[in-house]
Amino acid sequence: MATDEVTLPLVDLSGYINPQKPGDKERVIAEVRDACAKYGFFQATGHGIPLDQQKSMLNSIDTLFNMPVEEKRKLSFLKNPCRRGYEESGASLRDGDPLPDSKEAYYIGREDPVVEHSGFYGPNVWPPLPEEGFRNPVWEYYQSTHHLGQLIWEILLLGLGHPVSLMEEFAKRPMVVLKMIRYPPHRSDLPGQFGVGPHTDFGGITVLLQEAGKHGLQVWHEGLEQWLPVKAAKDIYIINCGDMIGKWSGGQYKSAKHQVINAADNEARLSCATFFHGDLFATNPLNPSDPHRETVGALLVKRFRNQFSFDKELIAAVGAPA
Ligand SMILES: O=C(O)CCC(=O)C(=O)O
Ligand SMILES: [Fe+2]
Repeated sequence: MATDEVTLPLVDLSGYINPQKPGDKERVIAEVRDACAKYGFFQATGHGIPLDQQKSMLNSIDTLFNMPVEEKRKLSFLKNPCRRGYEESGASLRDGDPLPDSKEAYYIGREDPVVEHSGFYGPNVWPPLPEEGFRNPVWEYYQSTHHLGQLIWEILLLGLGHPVSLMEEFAKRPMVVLKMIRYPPHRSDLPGQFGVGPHTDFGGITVLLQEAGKHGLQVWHEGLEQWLPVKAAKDIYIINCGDMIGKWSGGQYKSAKHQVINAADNEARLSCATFFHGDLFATNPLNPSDPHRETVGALLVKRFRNQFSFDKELIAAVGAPA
């Protein structure tokens, strides 16, 4: 079978968000469960995020990355205690990749007034752009995708027969990170350069907005042993599970490998990923009797400790190895 005949399942979430008849919610729960079990990914309509919010978000991303590079560098996430702000093109290189990713990114997270827990909680870095053209739409969008990410977690719990009440602990002060991304045109003269090289997302749920028509995302299909191109279509979100979900569900949900090679001819590609991980101190809601009691914070520390330093108290509090 050619890969262009295989597409990710399309789930209409409105049956869960706003059920019209008996069985609507259950159908969505089953469709999400099956898609995440088979692919680790699905496409979503009926997600409840207004088109004008999506458009404003993409405009904000465009405005942000069009700032002069010297201005963007002043906002470097490497200088910020909460890892918020700007990541330059070429700053991320995975082990084994010949060249670093070509993408540039900008991180926004929880807006907590003071830096706590090694900067997992704390204030954002807002670029010097007009509030109405940047901060307001970005924050509105953050809240909408925060809500959608939480809803998907809820559906995943129900899919494994657990009650949604588990979300109270899990989503108390959840780590939710929004990543704005711009990919430059792909350079065929640089073999081995990706927009984002092959990876799995390390955490919980990813809610991805792509600029319509700017294709480039590819998902690894285990059965076919091939990369599956994913279309960037208007008003369709891509949802996927990260390693935390793969591990905590005992493999019932997959964390699938994916990559981005900008397919737009001589044009940049914009996207925005919101990662919903969960409360730093929360443990596995996908298996409440999991004896390991591993926390979200322990997984985050493990993922980022090579890049950033964390205080000992936090490491002990989340139960990460010293
Ligand atoms: O931009 C995309 O389409 C995907 C981005 C992605 O996989 C990531 O940031 O983890
Ligand atoms: Fe990813």
